Amino acid sequence: MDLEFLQSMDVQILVGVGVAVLAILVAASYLFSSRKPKGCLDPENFREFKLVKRQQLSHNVAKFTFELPTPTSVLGLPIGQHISCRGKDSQGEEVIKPYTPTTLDSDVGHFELVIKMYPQGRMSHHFRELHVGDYLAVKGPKGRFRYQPGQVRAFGMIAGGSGITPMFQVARAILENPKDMTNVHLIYANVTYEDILLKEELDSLVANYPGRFKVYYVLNQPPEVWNGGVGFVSKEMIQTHCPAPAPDIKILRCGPPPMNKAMAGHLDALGYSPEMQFQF
Ligand SMILES: Cc1cc2nc3c(=O)[nH]c(=O)nc-3n(C[C@H](O)[C@H](O)[C@H](O)COP(=O)(O)OP(=O)(O)OC[C@H]3O[C@@H](n4cnc5c(N)ncnc54)[C@H](O)[C@@H]3O)c2cc1C
Repeated sequence: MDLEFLQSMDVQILVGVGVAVLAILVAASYLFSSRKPKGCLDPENFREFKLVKRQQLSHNVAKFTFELPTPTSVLGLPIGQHISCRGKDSQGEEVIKPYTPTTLDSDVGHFELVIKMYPQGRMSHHFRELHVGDYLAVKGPKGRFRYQPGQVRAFGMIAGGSGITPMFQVARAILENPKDMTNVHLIYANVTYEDILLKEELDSLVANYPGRFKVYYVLNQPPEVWNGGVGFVSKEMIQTHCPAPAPDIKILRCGPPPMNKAMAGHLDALGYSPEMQFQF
């Protein structure tokens, strides 16, 4: 073999190796960028998250912002699932309750909880006493609800008080996903106007997704000027504001136990089969 041939072989090998290395780098970077970031939750063990901001929204509601380990970390909570939070009641006894963050995994570096604190509530006491710099013990994900985009044609949602948080999470995930065309019809019940949680956020979803997201507010004690529903959520309200019974719809419920029971009765009476109903 002459020298010229050997030199041309070297160049060919070098080019080949270069192309192979480049291909590996491109594939690795594609895999890395398309891989979902690992979540920060552990289903078996409580993990501690630092409270970095506390914003009072009304006399008994506050928004708590917790830091994740890095600015790009995600909580890793599937849509429709919740977390268990552990705290101490006013007697120092351990208490564990479910909560649904109002943030999604598209909100990186932190997660938020909107908490309604009841005067006699055991976990409410823990949140009332939680200050910036303190840590909250959290375990999860938890829950039976699994959501796949486009799984149903439409969701009806019936929420009471703090039961709005799982609905808000699911509605946001649907509406912010350009590939998901599911319609969402929410009935949201409270005692007074001031009790309505996340009102600004809900109204801006209605404005941003006209025709896709509808909210009907119901109040027990409405203000003088009020164009929503009055009293408890009735069968007629459900008929008017939720999708009619069909195999490709689902009605989600989350509220205080007496409300959940009453709503299950209304839905059964209106012909919604058990498969068309879900209670968080
Ligand atoms: C899936 C899921 C997600 C949830 N997400 C959130 C959330 O994001 N934010 C949030 O604030 N809550 C949420 N909740 C409710 C939460 O789990 C607790 O039930 C709530 O914080 C009250 O707990 P507590 O220990 O303070 O009250 P408890 O000690 O259980 O109750 C004491 C008293 O408080 C009053 N009370 C308690 N709960 C209610 C209620 N729902 N309506 C009216 N009065 C009540 C009653 O008078 C009761 O006797 C969620 C519940 C579920 C099932």
